[in-house]
Parts: sequence; C-alpha cells; structure tokens
Amino acid sequence: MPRMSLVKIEARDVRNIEYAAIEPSPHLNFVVGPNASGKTSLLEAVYLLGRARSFRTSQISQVIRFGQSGLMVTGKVVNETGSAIPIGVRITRGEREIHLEGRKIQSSAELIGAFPVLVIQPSSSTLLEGAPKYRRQFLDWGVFHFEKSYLDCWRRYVRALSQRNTLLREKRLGDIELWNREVARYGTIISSARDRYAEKLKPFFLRSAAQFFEGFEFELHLQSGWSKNKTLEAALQEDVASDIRLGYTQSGPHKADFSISLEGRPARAYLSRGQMKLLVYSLLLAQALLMEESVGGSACVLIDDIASELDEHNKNRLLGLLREHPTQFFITATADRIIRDAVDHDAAVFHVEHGQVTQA
Ligand SMILES: Nc1ncnc2c1ncn2[C@@H]1O[C@H](COP(=O)(O)OP(=O)(O)OP(=O)(O)O)[C@@H](O)[C@H]1O
Repeated sequence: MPRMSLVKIEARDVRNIEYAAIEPSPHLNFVVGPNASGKTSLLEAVYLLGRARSFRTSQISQVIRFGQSGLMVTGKVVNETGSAIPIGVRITRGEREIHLEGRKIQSSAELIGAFPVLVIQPSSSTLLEGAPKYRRQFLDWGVFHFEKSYLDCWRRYVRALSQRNTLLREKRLGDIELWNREVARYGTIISSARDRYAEKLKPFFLRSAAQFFEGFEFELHLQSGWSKNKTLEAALQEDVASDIRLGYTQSGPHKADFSISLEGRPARAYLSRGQMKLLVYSLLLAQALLMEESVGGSACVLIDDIASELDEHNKNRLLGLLREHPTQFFITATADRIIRDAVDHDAAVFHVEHGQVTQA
C-alpha cells in the first residue's frame, strides 16, 4: 500500500525564500545550509501546507517575505490510496485562503486531516517542560486523527464550558444544572477518547524511548482534569461555590495533563536537557508510528535543527531510528557531516543558501 507523502511543493515569498520548488523523497529529506540561509523557512512552508499556520509564530504576517503583500504555498500529497491531492495555501495580510482538491475550504480541520504534519524543533522541550496546554494539544492532535468525531465533540465542549463560565461570572445559577450536564457529557467523551489514545500510544512510546534509554523504565500517566473517584458531573456540582468565587470551571478535560515518570519519579526532575529532548523525540515519533500502524495513514515529520542539544552518539542513534521509520521526514542541519552516514538511496538532500533551494 502506498504511504502518504508530499511529492511536490512550491513556496513563494515565505520569509527569505522568494521562490522554491522541490520534489521530496517519500522517506528522508535533508535540508542543509548555513545559519540564516532559509532551512527553517522551507520547513515552515511544508507546515503551512498541512496546518495553514506557522510553528514559529502566531502572527502569520511575519512569515510573508519583507516587502511582499502575501505568500503562497502549493503542493501535491499522494495519499494511501495512491490519489494525488493538490493543496494550496495563500496568506495575505489579514486573509487566509485554503484550497484542497480544487475546492476552497473554510476550516483548516479538513486540511489537517488530509496532510498531517508534526514538528520537532529546539523549543519542542516545552511539550514536557512547558504548560499543560502543550501536552493537551499533543494528545488532541493524535486523537483527532484517530477519531473523526472528536473535533465536533471538542467544539461542543468548548461552547458548553464557555456558557457555564458566563453563568458563574454573572452568578446566574438557574440553568447551572443544565450546563453541568452538557459540560459533563462532552467532557467525559473527550476524556475517554484521550484515555483510549494514550493506551494505544504507550507501547509505541516505550519502544521509541528504549532506543535511546537503555535500562530505563518509563511510565506515562494521564490526569483527566478532575478528581479520579467521581464522575465529572459530580465534580462540577461540588465545585459550584468555589467556581463562582474564581469565575471559571475548575474541573474538566480543559485541565487535563500527562506526565512521564521514571521508576516512580517525574522524568523532568531527573533527566538532562539532552535526555528530555530524546524523550520528546520518543513521544513525537511514537505518535507518527502509531498513525502508520493503526490508522492506515501517516504523518509528515519535520525536524528542525537535528543537532541541537544531542551529542554525536545520540544523533547517530536518532538518525538510525529515522532510517528504520517508514515516515516522510524533513530534517534540517547546518553541516553535511551530520547527515553523511544517514543518506541512502531513498534520501534527498536540499541545499539552502540565501533563500535559494537546490537539490543535491
Ligand atoms: N518575513 C521575512 N522576510 C524575509 N526574510 C525573513 C523574514 N523573516 C525572517 N527572515 C530572514 O530569513 C532568514 C532565514 O531564516 P531561517 O530561520 O529560515 O534560517 P535557518 O537556515 O533555519 O537558520 P538557522 O540555521 O540559524 O536556524 C534569516 O536571515 C531571517 O532573518
């Protein structure tokens, strides 16, 4: 069965790239060049194609090349059935246009389903070291690709939660029971979907982590966002008085989190920065592998600055792991030396200099 992969991409006015057109390999793609040449910008173009936003900034206009009024990225993705899907994303200051298979679409959700892209970058350590929202986003991205009804349920939850919060702030408690039920109904579905996903992810995560950490026993724990021994509806009912004081809902999947521990201790308290980075790699690669093996789909994984914070030994282990992994990767590095041993027959190498991209 063919795997999903990006077979063609054209980028116009993406940061310092005036124009680039490449035909990537379905497996390993190395993007090599000096600092500030435009390597991350090329990855940003791929990401734009799958998410219609940037992984570097929430202010998308920053990505438009200086002096230009807009940017455009077009590409062709071949999916598991062998069909070629054209995608186009055009961003001007204040406007975003997405085209999928010749149709103009309004929401990026459809795009995310058609071309799933994951990114691992130097700041990815925030997945384990930053606020819980990063871990919820990680879980939700995975669940979204697993259960198509998840997004709709999530939207209903957010709406119900916002209604409940308004009632709390305005101290209008007449309808609170109704909204407790709504929040509990969708919140419980979300939480169960995350639990199912985490259970599926665990063996893949442990397998990936075992490649980097010999003899370490990791555990992944999910916290639902409310007290374990009661239903969400009961927790919401009990919280009403203190929720009014605070002006927001304290219990629910919007407060969920997960943690990784090592022999009963929180991993983040014991691992070095480089090891934390390897743990993040393990989680994200597990997510991509789970997609390959269980959903019948696959993700395109972008790795920005592979050398950052990893020593030679771990870099080589990681590259070895990527070679075994059937996923499509885009990997940036400043030196050819880093990738020399990893390049084999199905790898493509792109050189970037002053925003010009050439295939080696
Ligand atoms: N909107 C923009 N228009 C034009 N150039 C930009 C824009 N935003 C950033 N740049 C410039 O684009 C260049 C390429 O940046 P990019 O981050 O892609 O480089 P890189 O090759 O990944 O570098 P490094 O190896 O240092 O991470 C930088 O010189 C940056 O200042």
